[in-house]
Amino acid sequence: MAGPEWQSLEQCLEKHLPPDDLGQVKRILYGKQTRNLDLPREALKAASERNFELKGYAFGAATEQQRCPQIVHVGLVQNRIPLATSAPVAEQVSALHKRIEEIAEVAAMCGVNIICFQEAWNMPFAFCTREKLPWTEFAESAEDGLTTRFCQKLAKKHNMVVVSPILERDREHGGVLWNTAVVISNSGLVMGKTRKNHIPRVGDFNESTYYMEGNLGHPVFQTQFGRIAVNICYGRHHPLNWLMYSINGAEIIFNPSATIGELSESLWPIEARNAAIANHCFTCALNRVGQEHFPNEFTSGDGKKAHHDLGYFYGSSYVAAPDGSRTPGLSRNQDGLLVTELNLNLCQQINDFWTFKMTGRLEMYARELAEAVKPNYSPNIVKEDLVLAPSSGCSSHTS
Ligand SMILES: NC(=O)NCCC(=O)O
Repeated sequence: MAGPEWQSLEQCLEKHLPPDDLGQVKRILYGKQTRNLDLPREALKAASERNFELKGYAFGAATEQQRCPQIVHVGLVQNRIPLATSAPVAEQVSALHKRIEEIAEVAAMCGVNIICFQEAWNMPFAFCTREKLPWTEFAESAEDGLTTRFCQKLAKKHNMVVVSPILERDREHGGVLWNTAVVISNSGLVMGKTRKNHIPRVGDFNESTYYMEGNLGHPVFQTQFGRIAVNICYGRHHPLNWLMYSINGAEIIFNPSATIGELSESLWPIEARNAAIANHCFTCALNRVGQEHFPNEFTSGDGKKAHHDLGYFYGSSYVAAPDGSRTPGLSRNQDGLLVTELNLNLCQQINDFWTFKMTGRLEMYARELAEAVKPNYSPNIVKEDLVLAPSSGCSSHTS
C-alpha cells in the first residue's frame, strides 16, 4: 500500500499520460472540467511559508433570468497532527489550534465562507488503541469547550461558518462521548451540532469502544451561505444517510473523515461523488494526512501482528458537484487547504434536468422498508417450484 512517497493520482496521470489521453481520462474520472481559481498572491505565499498546499477550483452553473448566482466559497482542511501522540494532551490540543489558525487565516484571505476541519480534528485518531486514557481527555463540550470557543473566535474574526468535528463529552447526559460536528455561524454563535450516525466496526477502526451511533438524526443548518449538513466519515458508505440530509434540504454536505489507504482509497473517489450526483447537491470529502504512532501496541482480532499505528491517512480531499464533476484532490502527503467556489443554483438546475427527486419513488421504498425491518419479514424472493432431486452433495443451491 502506498505511503507518503506517492503524491497523488492527479500528479501520476499528468506525469505519464500524453495530453490527448489525459483530457479523455480526466473527462471520465473528473467530469466537466473545473476552472482554476485565481487565488490571492499573499495567500499562496503564506501557504508556502506555512508549509501547506493551497489549491482553488470553481464549478460553473448556467445563468438564470430569475435568480442571481448563489456563489459560496468552501474551504476543506486536511492536516497531520503537529505533535507526537505522547505529548501532554493540552500541548497537543494547543498545537492543533495553532496549526488550524494559520490555515484558517489563509482561507480568509481566499474569501472562504464556510470552512470544515477533518474528523475529530482536536486529537490524534486514537480510537484504534481501545485505551481510554489519555484519549478520552481530548473530549470537550460541543457548546462551550475549549475547541468550540476557539472556533467561535475564528468564525467571528473571519466572518466564516466553521464546521468543527470533535470528540464530544455530553455533560448533560451522564458525561457520555459522541463523535460530533459543531456548526458555528459566521456571527460566532454555535448554531448546533450533529453526530456521527454510523460507527465503523472494521479493521482497527475500534470507535465503538468509545461512543454510540448518533441520536440527532439528520439536521441541516441554514447558514448565511447556504444550507449545510455533515455526514461524518463512515456515514459516507450509507446512501440513506446522504439521502436524509438531502431530503432535509442540504445544498452542501461535508464528509469530514479519517480513513486509510489499505481500507478505503479505492472507494474514496466514488462515494462522495456518487452522493452529489444522487442527491443533486455538493459534497465535500476531506481526510487526514500521514501516520499517527501510538505508544502502546494494539491488535484488533484480525490476525495481524501487534502494531503502533492505524495505517496511512491519504488526504486526497475533494469537492463533487451535482452534475458529477469534481475537483482534483489535494495531495496524499501534505497538509492542505482546498478552496472551492460553488454556485448553489447548480443544485436546482441539475434537479430539474435529471429529476432524481421527482422519480425517486420514496413512498414505495418507505413502504417496503417499513416491512423489511420487521422481525418476521420474509424477503420477497420468487422461486422456481422445486422438483426434489436426489442429494448431490454441497454443489446444489436449494434454499
Ligand atoms: N473514521 C471512520 O469512520 N473511519 C472508518 C473507515 C472508513 O469509513 O473509511
